[in-house]
Amino acid sequence: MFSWLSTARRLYSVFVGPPSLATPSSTSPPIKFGILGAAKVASTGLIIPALSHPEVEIHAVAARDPIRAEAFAKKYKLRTFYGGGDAYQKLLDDPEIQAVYVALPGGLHYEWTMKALAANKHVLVEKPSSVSSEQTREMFEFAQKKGLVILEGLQYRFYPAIIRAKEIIDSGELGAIKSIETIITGPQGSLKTDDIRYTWEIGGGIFQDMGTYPVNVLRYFTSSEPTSVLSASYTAHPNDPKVDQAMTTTLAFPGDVVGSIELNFEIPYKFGLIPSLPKMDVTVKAENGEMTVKFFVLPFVYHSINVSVKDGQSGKGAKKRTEKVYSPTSVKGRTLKGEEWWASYRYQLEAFVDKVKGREPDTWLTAEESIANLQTIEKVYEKAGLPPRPKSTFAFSPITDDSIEAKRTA
Ligand SMILES: NC(=O)C1=CN([C@@H]2O[C@H](COP(=O)(O)OP(=O)(O)OC[C@H]3O[C@@H](n4cnc5c(N)ncnc54)[C@H](OP(=O)(O)O)[C@@H]3O)[C@@H](O)[C@H]2O)C=CC1
Ligand SMILES: O=C1OC[C@@H](O)[C@H](O)[C@H]1O
Repeated sequence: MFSWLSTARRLYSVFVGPPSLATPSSTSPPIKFGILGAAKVASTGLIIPALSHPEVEIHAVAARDPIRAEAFAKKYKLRTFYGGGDAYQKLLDDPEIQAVYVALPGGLHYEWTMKALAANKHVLVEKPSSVSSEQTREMFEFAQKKGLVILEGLQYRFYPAIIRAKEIIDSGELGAIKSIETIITGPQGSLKTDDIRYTWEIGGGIFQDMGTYPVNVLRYFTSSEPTSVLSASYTAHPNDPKVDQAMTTTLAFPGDVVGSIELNFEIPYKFGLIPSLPKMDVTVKAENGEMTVKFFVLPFVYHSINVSVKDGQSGKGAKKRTEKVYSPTSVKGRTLKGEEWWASYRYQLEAFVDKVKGREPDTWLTAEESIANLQTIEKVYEKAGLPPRPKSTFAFSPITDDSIEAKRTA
């Protein structure tokens, strides 16, 4: 197949719908999902992936505005909707629902994940898992206590190209890592000025939200935690001096490895006319060569893994190659489940369902992963001289979930 044809097919599958709808499994009953928030991310993040999963049904959505809830349910052909001030809790009280997708701003993730777990639902919570490493720890501890599955939606990690990039590093082909550079930028106007990512009360700050990815890729590729934050500087958003719209930071990792992050979705137009193309790249510089993964955050849209290995004989020249891994079959020497047209969100859903059904997923992210990611984000804010994002004030006792029951019946 021509590559432009498979690209078109993949993008259609990701943003419009899969080539064919799944037939519900006759042996394994579907997991019925409820979505908290009529959020933009919900269609690509869960609703479209669910169409090709034989064990998933999207049952309901809840939105604060009843008209919005109804319109969303109609648009995506969902059976049930809940609207109004108590809509989120009503969805959690729906006994038909077994799993909840928390598609809310980061500052609300703790409260609604805890309430969902208290209602005995498995939880797929969007990134960042919360705005506090301490509260994320509580979320995972509570899920474990309840015997429920919880996963932070760090979708890129489930994609074959990213697994392949890590395989290249781990193979030793590049030698010891010396530094890793990440750059995530987009043109001014990509995010509206009142975007959730720029709103302090609900966990705003571009580093708090989009910083999740570069922090994670540095930790993932080095297989280690930063030992210190060497530098961090930010540009404040005009809305609020505490909210960063851009962040530049360098982190020290064990073995004298330095990781850097440049994050900015407010790149001015060239000559006031031409928007810059979004960049989402990571470059690993190592003893024997280099590897750049282009567009690593959304690798299903497009990616390339550009590898350059020093010539062993002379040490002068370099052997270069480019890999593109849209197929799930060619990584880690084994066949991963998947299709060439799957987005990372579809792989993520596959893993989540496998976990709920008691099967071993191809890829999984642990509690430690989500907690450590936030610990790094917190340290970068501290180094930059910014306060931590406000923790959720939702009162929850990690010992007992009675506090939730008491709150609801009060
Ligand atoms: N994994 C990924 O690739 C992506 C992840 N995300 C993550 O998903 C989450 C949602 O992002 P996105 O869909 O872009 O955001 P949206 O602004 O589209 O949606 C946020 C939802 O939160 C609800 N909400 C509840 N309280 C508030 C409040 N005080 N202010 C604003 N919204 C509120 C709204 O629900 P209601 O309908 O009830 O009004 C709204 O639908 C974030 O955590 C983000 O980081 C986003 C994009 C991609
Ligand atoms: O998580 C995300 O990943 C992709 C981006 O386009 C989006 O804005 C962000 O929230």
